[in-house]
Amino acid sequence: MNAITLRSVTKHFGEVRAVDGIDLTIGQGEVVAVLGPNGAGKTTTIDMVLGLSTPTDGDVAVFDLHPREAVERGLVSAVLQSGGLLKDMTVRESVEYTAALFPSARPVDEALTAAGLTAIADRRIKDCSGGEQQRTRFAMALVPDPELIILDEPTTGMDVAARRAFWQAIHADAEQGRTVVFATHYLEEAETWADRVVVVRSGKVVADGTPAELGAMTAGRVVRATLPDADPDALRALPGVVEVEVRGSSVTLVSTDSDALARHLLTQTAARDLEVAGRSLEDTFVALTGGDAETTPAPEGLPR
Ligand SMILES: Nc1ncnc2c1ncn2[C@@H]1O[C@H](COP(=O)(O)OP(=O)(O)OP(=O)(O)O)[C@@H](O)[C@H]1O
Repeated sequence: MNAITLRSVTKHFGEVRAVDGIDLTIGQGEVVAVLGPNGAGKTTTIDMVLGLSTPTDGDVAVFDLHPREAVERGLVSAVLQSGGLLKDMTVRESVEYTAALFPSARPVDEALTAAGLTAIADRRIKDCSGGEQQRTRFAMALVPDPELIILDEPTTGMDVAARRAFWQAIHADAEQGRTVVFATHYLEEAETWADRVVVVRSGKVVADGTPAELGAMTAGRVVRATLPDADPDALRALPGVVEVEVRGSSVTLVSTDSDALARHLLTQTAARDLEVAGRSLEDTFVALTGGDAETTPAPEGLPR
């Protein structure tokens, strides 16, 4: 059974085709990023999966059920960007308040621990940072012990440290087998935390794969070298070169024949410090969507 099945789903708002024929299945236990520029249709799709709106056409099923039924059975929880918190309650009271709504709620302390909130459980919401408030929403989402958690741009506005703390909590929890689907603008977030990235643009899925597979979709490899006084036109004529960037003595080339290019640079020119790398998810994203994504902040080398 899939966690989510979308079949030929469309959602129109008058003339606007917010979702324009999406076919997508997400299996249980997957951690999936839905990446796309503003207005791509991410929130509209998530709303349909949560049963908050219905498709104009097509079918949405969550664990083979109507989305609303899946939500009512506690199979699905959402972490949305705003709302849902009362500023005078403490973190613990907020989670307890949610637990009171579910007949077989998970122990509140367990949810607080999973969201990394034990140390600040008695802090009032109004005194919590944005990241702490988001982790409180995450703890509340964990209360029914759902099979699937959906997060809509959950870290918008958080600084790098808060973002990392948030994703570490989500990731540790997902390792227990929970399915996680999150919408994001942040490429590094998709690349670091998702097993699979679904790129949407103008209401359609334009790419779907692991971050490495998506990087490999964009032709060529990147060759970087130090080469003083480089002439961009001369570089453009070298083997397989399709892109050239010269910054001072630092040269970055994209080539469809990186071996031949590397050989040429090292034997026929003064190039040194040569590096050859595959293309990144960012390169594919730029090629597919025109680059309208946030590439900062970039907390590189995050532990997983
Ligand atoms: N209720 C609505 N009425 C009219 N148009 C809408 C409505 N909701 C969304 N849209 C339009 O549908 C398109 C998709 O919006 P959506 O919010 O799903 O995109 P998104 O990918 O989540 O964008 P963002 O990253 O900016 O949150 C946009 O053009 C938006 O203006």
